[in-house]
Amino acid sequence: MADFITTSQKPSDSRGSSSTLMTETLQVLKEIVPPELQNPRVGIICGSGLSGLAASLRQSVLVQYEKLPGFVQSTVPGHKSALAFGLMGSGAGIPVVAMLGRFHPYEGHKLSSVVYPVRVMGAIGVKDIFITNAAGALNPALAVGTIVVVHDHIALPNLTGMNPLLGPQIDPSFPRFLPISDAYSRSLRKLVFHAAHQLSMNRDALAEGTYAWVSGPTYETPAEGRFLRAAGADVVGMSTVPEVLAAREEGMNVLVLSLVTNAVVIPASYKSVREEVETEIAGNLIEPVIDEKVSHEEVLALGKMKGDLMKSLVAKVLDLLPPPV
Ligand SMILES: O=P(O)(O)O[C@H]1O[C@H](CO)[C@@H](O)[C@H]1O
Ligand code: HPA
Repeated sequence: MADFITTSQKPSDSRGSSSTLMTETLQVLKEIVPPELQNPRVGIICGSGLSGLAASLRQSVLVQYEKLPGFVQSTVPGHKSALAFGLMGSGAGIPVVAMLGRFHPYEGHKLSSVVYPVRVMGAIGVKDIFITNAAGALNPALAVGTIVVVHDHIALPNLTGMNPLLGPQIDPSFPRFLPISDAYSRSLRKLVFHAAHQLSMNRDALAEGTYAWVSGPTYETPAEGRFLRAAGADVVGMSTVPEVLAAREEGMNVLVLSLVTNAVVIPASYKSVREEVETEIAGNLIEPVIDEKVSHEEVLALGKMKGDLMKSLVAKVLDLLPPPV
């Protein structure tokens, strides 16, 4: 599934961004999107259940992924398969492009396909990318419904050979060894907290944290959850990091907002079977073990519940963006 490069792959197709493919994609966009919306400043990626983020776009134009060379289809419930171009924010608004549905490696998509829309955003001039996702809480202090401003990540897949930047460089001007210690823009993160203040958001509704990327599609075992927590992660999800890496390579400023949809590490959730049996043998009452299982339906329901808050926050951050230089 990972894009391991074989010697039979040509540099141009190893990461799905050959210049001919990009030219074809850009040509289709040029034919469908009105000129005033063709070069958006901001790109938005809508996470699971968060496609409603784009509902407030004005003068919006939808481009179905099936029309776009290089785009695959989103197969996950809660993800659509279209790009939305339009204006967002107050006043005249800022031109944005939103992905109403992202691609995940667990769907069977190559990493090059997963990040191709980010490459397209780079090619049409996106400067700031706002990436949203649904995530499970590893940090017990994070309540379901909290929005986490991501300031760092742990990506076990990256460390073990599943990195979207593996392979020949698609642009010789890109650095071969991309530093990502500052991947998450400090100034954009600060804008989110300013935006939350202006919206009078409850202090607990917004937090900062580290995102752990896992491949999925299985959710974590309790031990995996504890492992990721011990490694320093606050939330976990199956997306985002490949997009962040491609966006950084394209020179974009990156903001990531994770909506906590469920808890992964539940304090004191472990119950010893030996103790339970010993309690039974002693004739004492045993407390029932509550088997809490996360489901994608729960994830989507939370997205629906908190979608408006995420939308207001993103729109306010757009309003606070400094004028382009
Ligand atoms: O990261 P997004 O796309 O928001 O979705 C999250 O929700 C799905 C699991 O419920 C996984 O795809 C996980 O990554
Ligand atoms: N684990 C991984 N991905 C997720 C989760 C989770 O608990 N919740 C939403 N996306």
